[in-house]
Amino acid sequence: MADQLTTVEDHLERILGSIRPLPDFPQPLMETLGLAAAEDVVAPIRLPSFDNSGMDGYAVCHRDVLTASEESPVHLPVVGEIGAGQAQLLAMSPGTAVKIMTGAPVPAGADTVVPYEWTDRGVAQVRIGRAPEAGQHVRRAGEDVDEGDLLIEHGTVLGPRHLGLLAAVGRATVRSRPRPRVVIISTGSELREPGQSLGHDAIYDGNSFLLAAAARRAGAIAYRVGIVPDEPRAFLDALGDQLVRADIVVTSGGVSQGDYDVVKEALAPLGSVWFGGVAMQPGKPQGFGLVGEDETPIFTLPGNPVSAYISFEMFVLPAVRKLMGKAPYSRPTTRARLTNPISSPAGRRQFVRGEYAVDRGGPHVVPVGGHGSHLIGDLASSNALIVVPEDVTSVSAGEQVQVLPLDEDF
Ligand SMILES: Nc1nc2c(c(=O)[nH]1)N[C@H]1C(S)=C(S)[C@@H](COP(=O)(O)OP(=O)(O)OC[C@H]3O[C@@H](n4cnc5c(N)ncnc54)[C@H](O)[C@@H]3O)O[C@H]1N2
Ligand code: MOO
Repeated sequence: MADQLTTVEDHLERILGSIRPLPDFPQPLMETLGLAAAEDVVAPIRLPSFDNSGMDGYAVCHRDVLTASEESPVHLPVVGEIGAGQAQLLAMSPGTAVKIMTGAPVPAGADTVVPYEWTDRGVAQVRIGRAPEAGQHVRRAGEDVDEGDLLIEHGTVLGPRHLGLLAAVGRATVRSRPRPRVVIISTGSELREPGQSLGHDAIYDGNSFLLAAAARRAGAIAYRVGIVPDEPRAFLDALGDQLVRADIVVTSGGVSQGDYDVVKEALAPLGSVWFGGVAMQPGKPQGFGLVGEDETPIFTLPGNPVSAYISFEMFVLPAVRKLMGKAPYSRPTTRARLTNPISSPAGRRQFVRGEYAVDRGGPHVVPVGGHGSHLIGDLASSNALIVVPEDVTSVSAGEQVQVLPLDEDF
């Protein structure tokens, strides 16, 4: 009997339809690196917040030094000194100079700063040998940011420059959604932890590392749970223990047609998790639903490593981003010239591993390795997926194809 396959779009729509962004709250700045701002941030103060010196030198009245030149220098008495953070001297009279350091407030009465290099660096009296322009080296209050300016728009993904600006205007926190907690459970009695010895029929659990790393890369907090054997009771116990700390659960393995498909066997009776086939390759067997009192979203990904990873990229990543309020939810695609021909099954969207690069001939993509969804070596040496639509069964070298770069921030 032919499989009734769901389209990739319908499955993604089913998932995103049941994901609500996490509630936002004020978080300390350093916690928000890479998170989306959940508020419009308006400047509470001006920047600079007071007129200050842009140079180490002397604060003067411009009209006192208008005529200064090497041949005919101006001499002014030095009546004080202001370092950054020392604002004792708030005003000065015409006909005098005040020694001033970079960043220190320009005293009332002064309107220009003469840099040391144009003077004899005098202590009691200063000799000024060049005429500055009016206002030279005075950094005006508000010239950078005015009070009330919109600094950061709701939804902006916060990077180092945004955090620097927020701190500079005195914000200690910014509203954002927390990092989602993603619990990853690998199922399979054949699995062993890396570092343990392998029997003749065992394999190492690569998937939980692959998925936990992908979740962390997406901005989530990833909890990698130890291996769960192919026993429904053990799986449900592990799941029950984990739900308390999960915003999302991701499982690997046990969802196809085997006799020991533990995830399907354990969850199907609940009735709240959909299991079926999605018209894609790799990654056909999928499951998604809500479990536990808090109706926690659960993704049951296929166990083949490449299938698990591509399923994460197509379905889990958009959900993580929606929880975080980060748009767009899905990775942007681009187009590139295919260097070698590829074939693809009819009726399924194929994701072919590829090496994407841009050179003088423009963007191109080289298919990497075979189609097998166990080929994790090929997966690691690729940096992109070539997307072959459902109705296309072959693509020739030189044709333009849709490409999904996997390592780019968005
Ligand atoms: N009769 C059918 N058999 C299979 C079908 C099908 O439609 N009919 N679909 C195939 C496809 S496509 C996939 S994908 C896999 C999915 O299988 P499961 O999700 O049930 O995964 P398992 O059977 O547990 O494992 C599959 C494969 O992956 C290895 N594996 C599992 N977990 C890990 C892990 N944590 N780290 C590394 N490798 C892992 C496992 O040893 C198997 O080799 O089903 C096909 N079969
Ligand atoms: O869909 Mo499976 O994921 O082709 O190997």
